[in-house]
Amino acid sequence: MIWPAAMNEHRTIPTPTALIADMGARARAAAAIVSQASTAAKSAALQHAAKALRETRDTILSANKDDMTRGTANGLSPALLDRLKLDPERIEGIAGALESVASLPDPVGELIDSSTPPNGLELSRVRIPLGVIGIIYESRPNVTADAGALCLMAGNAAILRGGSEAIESSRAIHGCLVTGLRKAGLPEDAIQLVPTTDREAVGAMLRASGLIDIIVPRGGKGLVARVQDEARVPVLAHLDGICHTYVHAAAEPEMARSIAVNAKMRRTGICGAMETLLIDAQFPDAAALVAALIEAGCEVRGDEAVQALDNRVVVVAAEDWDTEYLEPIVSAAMVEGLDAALAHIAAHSSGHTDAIVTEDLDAATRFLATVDSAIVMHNASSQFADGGEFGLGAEIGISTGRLHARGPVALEGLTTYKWIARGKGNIRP
Ligand SMILES: NC(=O)C1=CN([C@@H]2O[C@H](COP(=O)(O)OP(=O)(O)OC[C@H]3O[C@@H](n4cnc5c(N)ncnc54)[C@H](OP(=O)(O)O)[C@@H]3O)[C@@H](O)[C@H]2O)C=CC1
Ligand SMILES: N[C@@H](CCC(=O)OP(=O)(O)O)C(=O)O
Repeated sequence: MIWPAAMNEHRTIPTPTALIADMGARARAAAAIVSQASTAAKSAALQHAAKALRETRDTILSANKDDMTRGTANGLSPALLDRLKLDPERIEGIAGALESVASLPDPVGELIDSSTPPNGLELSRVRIPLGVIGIIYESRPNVTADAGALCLMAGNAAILRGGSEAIESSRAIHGCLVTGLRKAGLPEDAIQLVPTTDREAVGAMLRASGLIDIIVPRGGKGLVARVQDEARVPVLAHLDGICHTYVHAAAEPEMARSIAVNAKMRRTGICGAMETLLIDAQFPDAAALVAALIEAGCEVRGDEAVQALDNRVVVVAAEDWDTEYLEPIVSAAMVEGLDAALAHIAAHSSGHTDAIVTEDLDAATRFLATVDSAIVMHNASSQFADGGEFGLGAEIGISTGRLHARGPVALEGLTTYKWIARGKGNIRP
């Protein structure tokens, strides 16, 4: 267990459960203050944090170097090391994201709608923060800044549990967020970082009913299994991306090739990368589509019909249809028409992002209406699944659950609402 003493030198080391209880109580007190904080104060905290990031760039890079050295020694894959790595450009990107969140409209207090029913009450729905948000996320250091910033701007307190491989980088970035809070006169406990890599702290967060209002788990299969078993706190799932691209019979061949190659190969390690390609049996240019992926450096694992297109195609196994590779590997099946594609996606999609490529608007409309994923796309690469790309400033992640918020979650997704009823002495008959 890594337990940075500097973070808690005034405390005795408690059990993970006691640690989360203590952090939860402090977060609750901070949430009461930040829920009422002015837009100016929240923005100022993020502006100061961005400044601190730039001023302590070398310290952050040195912390990241420690994480990278440990990660390399522990045999992390190139994709994981790429997610973990910071450089001056990435730190500038993180600072820029803080500034862009700081400049977004404040969702807190926004009037959603209003009405006056026959009983004469003046009703309105007004946006309010969710409260205390616990985020469990992978070893990508920018998430510490993005998640902390989005939670704060939406008036919430955050308890951040980042991936263990990034602990030193996350600590350094979290230090900048705390500097920003302090300089803006907001409570430092509004954004806390779990100071241990002990996974029992994850369990304690999942069971922290009453202390944490909602948990955002952002990660893969191991995390999913634990969340499903143990969560006693409402969950806003941001889980794995088994994303499909269906190339319909009426797809424009060149567009289909460039979308498929981009969806798989632009960045293979992100959750919005295509993992399965479905090729309509009537699509006339299937061999060139498969060849384009192979020539871009992708291993294609295909069913018999796909194998017949190109002798470089590898035999697919049943488990491939449910595998998130996060590597330059794709599973590929030939399907007999739109209904077969819809059935495959319904059976194997993780509900993240699925796309159709076609010039047939009726087929596209049916696909978009039928596929039950957080994001459905027509003639576009699934790699666009991203809060920044959707104009939301940043994202806490892509929600793959069905309730509350779906797809890229940013400020609005981190709020709820309350009904306000104004009367003039109204009593119910
Ligand atoms: N939908 C979305 O928005 C996103 C989804 N993802 C998904 O994340 C995955 C890649 O990230 P990866 O690095 O594998 O993430 P992991 O799921 O391995 O880790 C994510 C976090 O969960 C913790 N965790 C994992 N398993 C357990 C467990 N059994 N008990 C307690 N804590 C656990 C990790 O802790 P520890 O450090 O101890 O391992 C880490 O903090 C992919 O599946 C990708 O699709 C990634 C980004 C965004
Ligand atoms: N939505 C983000 C990526 C989210 C994601 O998958 O993150 P990660 O798995 O940490 O690389 C993007 O498109 O850049």
